Amino acid sequence: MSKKVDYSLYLVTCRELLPPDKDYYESLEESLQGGVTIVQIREKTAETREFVEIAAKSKVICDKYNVPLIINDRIDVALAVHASGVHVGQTDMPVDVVKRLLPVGSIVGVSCNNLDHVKTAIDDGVDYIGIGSVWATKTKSLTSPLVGVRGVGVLLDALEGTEIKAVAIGGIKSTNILRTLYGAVSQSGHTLDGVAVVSDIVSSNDPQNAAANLSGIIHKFKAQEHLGPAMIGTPLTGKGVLRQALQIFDAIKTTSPLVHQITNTVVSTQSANITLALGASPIMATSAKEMQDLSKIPGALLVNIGTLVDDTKEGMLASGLYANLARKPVVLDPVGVGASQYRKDAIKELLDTWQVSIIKGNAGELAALSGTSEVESKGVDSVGDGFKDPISFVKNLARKERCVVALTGKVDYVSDGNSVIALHNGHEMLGRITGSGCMVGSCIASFCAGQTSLPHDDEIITRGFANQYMLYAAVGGITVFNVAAEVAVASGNVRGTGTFLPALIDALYHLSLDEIVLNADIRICT
Ligand SMILES: Nc1ncnc2c1ncn2[C@@H]1O[C@H](COP(=O)(O)OP(=O)(O)OP(=O)(O)O)[C@@H](O)[C@H]1O
Ligand SMILES: Cc1ncsc1CCO
Repeated sequence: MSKKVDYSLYLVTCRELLPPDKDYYESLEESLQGGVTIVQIREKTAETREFVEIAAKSKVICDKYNVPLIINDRIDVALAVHASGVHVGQTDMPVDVVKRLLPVGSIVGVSCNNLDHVKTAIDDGVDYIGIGSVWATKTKSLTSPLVGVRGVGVLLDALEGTEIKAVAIGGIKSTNILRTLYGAVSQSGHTLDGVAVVSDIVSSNDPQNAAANLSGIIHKFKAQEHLGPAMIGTPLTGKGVLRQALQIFDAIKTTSPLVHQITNTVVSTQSANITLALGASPIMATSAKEMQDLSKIPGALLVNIGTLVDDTKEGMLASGLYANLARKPVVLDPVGVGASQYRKDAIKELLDTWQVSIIKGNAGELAALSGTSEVESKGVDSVGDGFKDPISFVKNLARKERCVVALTGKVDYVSDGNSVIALHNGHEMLGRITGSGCMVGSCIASFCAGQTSLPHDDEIITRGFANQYMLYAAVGGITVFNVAAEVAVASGNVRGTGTFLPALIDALYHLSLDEIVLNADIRICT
């Protein structure tokens, strides 16, 4: 039977991390006042007598706030102070022995780093598992590989159908807690019961405030969890989606939002120009050192890995984190991800670090990103006719990554994990110039920025970077770009691929609402 325990903000103590002059007990009490819901005492070097003393005094403080106290590793200490339970690692005392030694009803938790650990924990009947390390951390020297935010979701899958609770642990702080909560999800939508935090609380001079801040984020997330991946109440219609896209198009023209783009060196100028043609304002900046400042102004961020190098990757990692914190949409274009292990690793790192709002790519890129070999790539291009069932593919990928997915090609498919929309505009000339996919990314990011400038109700603002309006932004960005391509060719000014690019930019620059309404071909699939 599962015990009623609130795992949401799980504090793991570490006296070595206290700020100078901060008393350990004072820090513990303040963190409880801030909203810590369960405490684990971890003492790796203390002598037994000192450990018992610390645990006993901590127990008195935790009891005052009706918060359970867990002891790391030491069953004898837990018994000595009547703690609520014990947490063990993979090389500590086996769970069946722990359970035999502790009083009935005690909480038993175990650290898990991989699927085998989780399966064993289920067989052993633990109360909860601590999944980690999720992020790189200075608190513990890592002996096992990082699980990563998305890796946590895979382990949560294994808990499906059990009563076992799960907390994530390892390097979780106010800067990455949103990504941790949002990105750690099983295929069926099972999320974490809590997050374990060490340094963000313990090393703070104001642990009450640090805990309250984390607790606020967790509660907001839990309150919205039931809303699921999509929230569009009324069934979608092609006309309804177009109306939303046109509203955003108009907002771009009137507000000219700033769109921060970290893109590849092949397309940088044409991407900046297509952004301007649409009415938005581009800034192409790559250094990690300026990402915090930059996150304050733009309406959206585009990250395109077309010509990735290590320095730019650092900028990408930082920019996405800051954009998440500022609740600004993030669009990811995994250009050529199937071409090399370097790109695959980089995409994994980016997706483990921040919450993306929209992933956009051609069939080869999205196949590589999702780990299927159904569609192959040649460098940055997709090979063959694409997916047999693109509708299911985009829907499943959107669910897995908890974002909107846009699959480009002759027909484009966009999904938020609930609905799928097929876009039938475009021209085959787009496949003959370089960077048409990259320019679509700029258009989508501009639409994301445009949509954030529209008035929204509170709920949508709090969901911020991953709300249903991203679906409209993706549809809008692709549609205006593709209609512009049709208009450009129809203008008679295109003599080949060389004249196509400027004609395309011209057509987008002059594109009217009427032209979009007349030409847009938006079809709802599901
Ligand atoms: N044969 C086609 N007919 C109509 N539109 C097309 C065609 N091929 C591509 N497009 C359009 O071109 C845009 C780019 O899609 P594509 O899948 O070619 O991107 P990509 O392969 O990532 O491009 P790149 O690598 O050159 O940046 C999309 O808006 C898509 O709808
Ligand atoms: C050709 C090319 N190579 C790296 S990025 C890029 C632009 C189109 O994706």
